[in-house]
Amino acid sequence: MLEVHGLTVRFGGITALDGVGFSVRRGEMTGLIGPNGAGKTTLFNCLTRRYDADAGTVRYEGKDLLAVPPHAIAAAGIARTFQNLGLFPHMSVRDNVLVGAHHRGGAGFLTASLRLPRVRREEARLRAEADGVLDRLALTRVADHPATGLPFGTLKRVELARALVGRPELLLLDEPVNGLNSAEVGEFAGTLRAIREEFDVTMVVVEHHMGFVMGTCDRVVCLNFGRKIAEGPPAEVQRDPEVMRAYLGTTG
Ligand SMILES: Nc1ncnc2c1ncn2[C@@H]1O[C@H](COP(=O)(O)OP(=O)(O)OP(=O)(O)O)[C@@H](O)[C@H]1O
Repeated sequence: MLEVHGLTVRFGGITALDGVGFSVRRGEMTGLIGPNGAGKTTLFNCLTRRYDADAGTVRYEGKDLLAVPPHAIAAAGIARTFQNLGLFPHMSVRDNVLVGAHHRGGAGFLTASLRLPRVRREEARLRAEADGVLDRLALTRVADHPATGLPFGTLKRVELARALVGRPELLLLDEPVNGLNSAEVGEFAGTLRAIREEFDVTMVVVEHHMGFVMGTCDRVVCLNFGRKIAEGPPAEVQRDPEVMRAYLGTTG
């Protein structure tokens, strides 16, 4: 589904990604790990076209992803969640989730402003879909509540709901369990595994929580200083001497 080759991104003197290559198969959950500053977020920002690559190629379902303009990423089937939650605090949970479906409405500015019957039907359809996703993620009770003031674990599910309502084929999750307590981590991991089947979605997950990565991902890619240093099944990557050195910060 995704083939990354020689991806390089520089910021002035810093090479945030240095010739990174890996591939993701449809239906897999791939973990992307590495110490702080390894380049994980930069990689996500390339895949969603927020950052331009200085070199390399990314093929997504056989197409050149780097040629897709940023505004067309959602329609291409790619969604993401954010490390620090990208929600609108004063909007209701339902409206936050509906933002994720914006590219699925066919109405233009004029037809939407005139609220023609077709537009109203379309809005009703997307609302019903959003309500289905809210229900699936146990968010119905808070659907009309503003995002602000809700517990962090709930907001993580709202972010996931917003990404899912866009019907993505590839979902990029940036630290989905960061800030959750250990019971919540286990619960969220179970939810993600189930969602992957139910929504037929391929996932790439940036995460520092090793228990989550090792227990939930099918494959793991490890970056360090912008380079890929290991790739493979979780247990293998965890034992890799270079990965251990990268995390322990030793040279021996
Ligand atoms: N917009 C930017 N401008 C300048 N430097 C940047 C920018 N974005 C990232 N960097 C630098 O690129 C390198 C990789 O950063 P990145 O945020 O991708 O790492 P990360 O693996 O996501 O780290 P963390 O786990 O802390 O989120 C770092 O040295 C960072 O300072």
